[in-house]
Amino acid sequence: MIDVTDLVVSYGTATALDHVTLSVRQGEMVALLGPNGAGKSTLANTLAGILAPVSGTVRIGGRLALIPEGRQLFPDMSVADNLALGGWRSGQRDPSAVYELLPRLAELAGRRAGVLSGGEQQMVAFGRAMMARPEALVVDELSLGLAPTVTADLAAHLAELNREHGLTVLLIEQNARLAFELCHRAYVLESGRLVAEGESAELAEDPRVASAYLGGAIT
Ligand SMILES: Nc1ncnc2c1ncn2[C@@H]1O[C@H](COP(=O)(O)OP(=O)(O)OP(=O)(O)O)[C@@H](O)[C@H]1O
Repeated sequence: MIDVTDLVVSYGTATALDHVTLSVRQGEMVALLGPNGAGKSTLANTLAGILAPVSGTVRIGGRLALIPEGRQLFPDMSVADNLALGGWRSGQRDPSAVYELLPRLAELAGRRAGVLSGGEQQMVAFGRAMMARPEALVVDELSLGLAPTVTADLAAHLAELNREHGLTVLLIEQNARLAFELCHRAYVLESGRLVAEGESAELAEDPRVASAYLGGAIT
């Protein structure tokens, strides 16, 4: 569903992604880990077509939606209007499927997005992405700034969409524990290069990954 080959993306003369190759098969949920500045958002934005590659190829096999880092809602618009923007390209105007998935959004529909809590805003960003009826979803830092219980709730929704509806997910995370719990497979990006990839269970036992992302070995 997502196929990235030898991808190079730069900001002016600064290379943010340096020959990155990765793939996510249809129905898979795969994690991308990496520290600040590794190039994770650059990859997300390139997959979403916001940034153009210098070289390499990006192939997307279906409709792709992005939950961008920091949510990127329109704070002065209502929740309902933010959701409607998500359906703009697909022509989807009816939010009822999204309200069914995330019932709290129906209660918040008339509220201004800017006054919501971080968790509620992330839920709106989630719902807005789902308005595009995506076959693939790129989630740029689901857990950023959220309480663990809120993150767990959103993660459960994501896992359900993957399991029940076959939604393909690329989960970009700094929280490796969450990523390994949710995803069968993961990639590790550092300074624009992939430095590790494999099954989550194996990566969690890799001493370099464990010390950099898990604060020591998983027991
Ligand atoms: N608009 C921009 N102009 C110039 N350089 C940029 C721009 N956006 C990102 N960069 C640089 O590109 C590199 C990768 O940034 P990116 O935001 O993709 O990293 P990230 O892994 O998402 O980091 P974080 O976890 O902190 O969000 C960094 O060195 C960053 O400073």
